[in-house]
Amino acid sequence: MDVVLQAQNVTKQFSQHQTALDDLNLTLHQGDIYGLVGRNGAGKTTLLKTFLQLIAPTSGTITLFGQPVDQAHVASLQRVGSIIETPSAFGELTALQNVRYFCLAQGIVTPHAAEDSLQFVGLADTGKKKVKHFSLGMKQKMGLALATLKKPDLLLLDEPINGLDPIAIAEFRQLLLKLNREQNTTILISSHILDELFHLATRFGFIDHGHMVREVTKREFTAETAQYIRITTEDMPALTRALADLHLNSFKVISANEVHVFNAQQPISVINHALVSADVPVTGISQAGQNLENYFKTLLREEKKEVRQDA
Ligand SMILES: Nc1ncnc2c1ncn2[C@@H]1O[C@H](COP(=O)(O)OP(=O)(O)OP(=O)(O)O)[C@@H](O)[C@H]1O
Repeated sequence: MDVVLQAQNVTKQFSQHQTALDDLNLTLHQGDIYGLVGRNGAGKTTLLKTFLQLIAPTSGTITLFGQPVDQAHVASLQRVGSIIETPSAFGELTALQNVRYFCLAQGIVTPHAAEDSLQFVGLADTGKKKVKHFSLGMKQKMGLALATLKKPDLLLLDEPINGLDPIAIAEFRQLLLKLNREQNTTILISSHILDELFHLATRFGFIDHGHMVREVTKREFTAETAQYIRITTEDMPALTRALADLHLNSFKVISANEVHVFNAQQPISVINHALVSADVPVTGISQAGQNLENYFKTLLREEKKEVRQDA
């Protein structure tokens, strides 16, 4: 898979006591929707700013489309759209006036580019309403229309769904999926709320104190956070036979008396009843598995433990 962006050992020190990025590595592949997850102050905005050359890293390298990101190589930035902090639309102008202005400023002469971009984000019918009177969801869509005017290959979005209501989040998510699928746009989106990124991202990077704690694919992440039914028994052969008879074939034997059953369609009470009817001596049965926020908290605890052991 082609690498679109790579950060290697990136450190940013604002002062002797303020290290915002700490030896951070990140790899973004063509077609990814990369969810960058980190608590407030973890370094997400600073990292995105280094990608856009708004901030120079203290050390480390960043390559974008195979080119180093530094003052001598700014051409690759032409292929990047972004929303960092607040979108850049003018509040006193309408949506159409805004996109027309930015088309002019960016030298975009494609016929209907302004109208098409508003159509795409669902703001084509906002008429004379000034952007300052838009809802937060509409403002974020406006930001997306402006960020995608040039049809960028890569889109960097810093907490774009912060503060949006669930319907606006769902709409914004659909727009990003559409961009990714129809225009093959690679997307990096940051948030401090993992649940919001879970349904969207294909790859995740968890950062804490400016350091990349872990990068995982959606598949790995789903496997690690999978819900399962934990069953304990005094007769393992009888239990595994009964599970096979119930067509519960996706299970893992954890120890001589414990099994985890995945992808069970039946409720736990029905499974328990069936096992007891089959004379399996069940000593315990319960729902288990990690929720997303716990997964993140556990990662951070493990990271802290490792740091202590290294010290
Ligand atoms: N210009 C600056 N000068 C000094 N310190 C800064 C500067 N910009 C950011 N920082 C510090 O660097 C750290 C990382 O900040 P950053 O804004 O990148 O985090 P974040 O993950 O985006 O947080 P949030 O979710 O709150 O936006 C913070 O401790 C912040 O106070």
